[in-house]
Amino acid sequence: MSHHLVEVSELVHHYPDGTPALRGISFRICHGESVAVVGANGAGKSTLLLHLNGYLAPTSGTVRIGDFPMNDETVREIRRTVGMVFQDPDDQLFMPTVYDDVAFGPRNLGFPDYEVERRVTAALEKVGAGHLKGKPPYHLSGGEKRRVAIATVLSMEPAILVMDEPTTGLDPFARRQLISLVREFEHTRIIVTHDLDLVATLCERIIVLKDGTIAADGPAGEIFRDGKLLASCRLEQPLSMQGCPRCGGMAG
Ligand SMILES: Nc1ncnc2c1ncn2[C@@H]1O[C@H](COP(=O)(O)OP(=O)(O)OP(=O)(O)O)[C@@H](O)[C@H]1O
Repeated sequence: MSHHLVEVSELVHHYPDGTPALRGISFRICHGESVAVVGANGAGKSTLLLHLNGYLAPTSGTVRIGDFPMNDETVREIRRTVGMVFQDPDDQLFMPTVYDDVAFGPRNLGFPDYEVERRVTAALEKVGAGHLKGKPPYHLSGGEKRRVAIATVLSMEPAILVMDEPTTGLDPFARRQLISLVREFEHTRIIVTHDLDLVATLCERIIVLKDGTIAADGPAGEIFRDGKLLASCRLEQPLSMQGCPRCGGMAG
């Protein structure tokens, strides 16, 4: 299953105004891993994600998805493999109805109508948004938009699911629904988030970014126990691991 591998080598990205957002990042993610990318505001998380499906091109260094090195010839193929859920759902929703938005990707790939319908129905059901399919996306609430944006990616049946701040704006029920959806996704998952409780629930590995470099990359439990590392990267333990201020016991 080599097409599920993500390999980033010496990745450097300078924005056109000269901002050095990534300063030489290397890691490898294998099929089936669930990896969180965390770090303070401005650490370079979104910039990194945008390289994984070729929305940004490296200033230097390489990105490889499975058998393909990312370049102008491979980027279309790679985008079929890497499903990217953006931070802002409005970046993903632009058709007159929810159904059309979720159908957009499969239609673009040339699937027949019955297959498009199967994928749309399955994706909307997974995010609990089947009842919204006839609605215009601009009439949805923020949390509904987020769920539909996730469905637009699931309908492509990607091998690698990449999510930028997926829980923003979700109510507790929708958050739980998202957690079980990500758990059920049997391939590779890469999640950028400030929601460290989500990380503790979903990810066995954490990559910590700091000022465009990797400050740590390892098992989530180890990283969450390293108070010095967390403080130096402006992070905190998940609430579920913090002692109760009154009794000293663990929350939950
Ligand atoms: N289009 C851009 N032009 C210039 N600089 C940018 C641009 N986008 C991001 N940056 C800068 O690049 C650096 C990394 O930004 P990035 O958005 O990747 O950080 P982040 O870790 O995702 O932050 P946050 O947690 O706030 O979303 C920051 O210094 C930011 O100001």
